[in-house]
Amino acid sequence: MVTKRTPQQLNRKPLEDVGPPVVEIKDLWTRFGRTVVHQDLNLKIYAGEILTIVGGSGTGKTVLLRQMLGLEKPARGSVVVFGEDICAAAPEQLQKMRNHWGMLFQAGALFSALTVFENIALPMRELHALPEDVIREAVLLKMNMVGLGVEHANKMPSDLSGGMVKRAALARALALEPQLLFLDEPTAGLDPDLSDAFVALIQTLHAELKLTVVMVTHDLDTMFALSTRIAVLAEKHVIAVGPSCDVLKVDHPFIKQFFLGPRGQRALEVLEQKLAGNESEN
Ligand SMILES: Nc1ncnc2c1ncn2[C@@H]1O[C@H](COP(=O)(O)OP(=O)(O)OP(=O)(O)O)[C@@H](O)[C@H]1O
Repeated sequence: MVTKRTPQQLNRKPLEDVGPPVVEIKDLWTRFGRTVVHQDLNLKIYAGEILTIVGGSGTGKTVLLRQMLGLEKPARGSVVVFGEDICAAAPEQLQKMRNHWGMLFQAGALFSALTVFENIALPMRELHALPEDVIREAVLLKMNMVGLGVEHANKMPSDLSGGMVKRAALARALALEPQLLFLDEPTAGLDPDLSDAFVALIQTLHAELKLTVVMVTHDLDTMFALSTRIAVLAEKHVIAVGPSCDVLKVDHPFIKQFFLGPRGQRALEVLEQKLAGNESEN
């Protein structure tokens, strides 16, 4: 049984004590034509964190996530993941490295022509190394892990609810037992109850599987509930990074407008109520 930890509890250990960063972005520049999206951007993500990247529309959150996955190359700078500079990695090496990362994308979460079972089995089949009975066991285990009953195994994605699609996509992201999980807007499109349930699932899996999670989200409830640290993108670089309580104190117009507006205040109040509830239960 996993005891849920609050972001504050996770933050008690100094980050340097957990070892070298899992992801280190150094002096990164991104350009599209004459438009500079990132300029001298630096960010370190440590083992066991749930680091959330936030920023205004068009500040380059998705591009940064794609650069961490090696799907796009920056104009300058480096992206080091598990000690390897992925900008300099050959395609075959990159493919091997990706087997240690899971990705849950907002769009295109599942292949519509494949059943739930086949979707989750796909990353394992692509290894061309696992016998069918091992794949079958592993798929059922992952389905169980994300709370998807075996009766859904042969369904097509179009027969699933939004929450079930997310769970199946998460099971696929976890298929190869990654140490690092990338989440792009994990709760987008879910109603508040399903969103809360999905957040709780990510919290449990993060603790159980000792994952490092990098997330992009616009949803402040999800961000406050899950993040051990937040990195704020503005002015083409990371203007603030740290636990949410520290970032909220930074005097910057974007931070004031984003976190301390009515939406941010509501999300904070909900989080504080939940934390107060957890403390009185313990
Ligand atoms: N392949 C591309 N070619 C040209 N411009 C691009 C490309 N990909 C992204 N951009 C531009 O880079 C900027 C950053 O895009 P990105 O999608 O990363 O922003 P974002 O912070 O994720 O925004 P949002 O919060 O609205 O999703 C945008 O101005 C976008 O138009």
